[in-house]
Amino acid sequence: MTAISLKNLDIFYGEAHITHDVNLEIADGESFALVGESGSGKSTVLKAIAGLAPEWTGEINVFGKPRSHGIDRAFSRQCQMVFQDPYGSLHPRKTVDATLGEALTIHGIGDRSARIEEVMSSVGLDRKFRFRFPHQLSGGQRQRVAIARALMLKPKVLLLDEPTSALDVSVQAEILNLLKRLRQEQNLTFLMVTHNLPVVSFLCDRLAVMRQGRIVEVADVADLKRGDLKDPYSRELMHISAAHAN
Ligand SMILES: Nc1ncnc2c1ncn2[C@@H]1O[C@H](COP(=O)(O)OP(=O)(O)OP(=O)(O)O)[C@@H](O)[C@H]1O
Repeated sequence: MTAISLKNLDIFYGEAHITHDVNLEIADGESFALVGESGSGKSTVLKAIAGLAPEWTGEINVFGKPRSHGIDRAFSRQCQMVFQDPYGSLHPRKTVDATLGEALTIHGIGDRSARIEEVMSSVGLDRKFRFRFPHQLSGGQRQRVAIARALMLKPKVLLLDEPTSALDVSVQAEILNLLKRLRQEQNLTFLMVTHNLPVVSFLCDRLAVMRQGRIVEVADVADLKRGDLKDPYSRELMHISAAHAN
């Protein structure tokens, strides 16, 4: 079954035309990466799916249901976003408990306490952190809270915008392992933006390369691992990544 389907997606910020004719089909349970140069529109695609970039034309479907242009509660139960910078994305004056409980209140879901503790445990956060504020947590713990917040409503799809790039290298691996485990345990579909091709190899099944608002290539991660991307720009990205690794 198709989890995310984007058809002829053009996204705008006012006069600025950011993406052009983006078409993607992502299967249920698949982990899919968007890579490409800075400013190519990768995060904007995630934002449009999440409802944070409402000016678009084309179609956005998640599990066969089309997304409307405004706030769409039924849609947000299925599909949640995790941002790059956990410090910026968490409210500084809200405890972990308040942050995780918010979506339950909005959606009228009961069993608050049990659900918060269950999700904290699933992301590897000890319950002693439940009434702490973001500044009382490490970067990795904050990103676990951000991931927990995204999981509160039991979504099927996570939109991950550079989920590890704001973290120390040692912590990045922990969060990547966590995401890998959560995907298996909860049969999640990932659509992830990253600059980091080794992260794509570790966590993803396929990737799309974006340039100047367009998809220039869709490939299997096996092709990336073999150095077998076809488009000249994709190949340039691979070479830059390999040069940084050495
Ligand atoms: N809120 C906004 N209003 C106007 N323009 C924006 C807004 N957000 C992003 N843009 C512009 O949209 C374009 C695409 O930005 P986007 O963040 O999607 O790129 P990206 O590929 O994710 O880049 P990066 O890898 O640097 O995060 C850029 O030219 C950016 O300046």
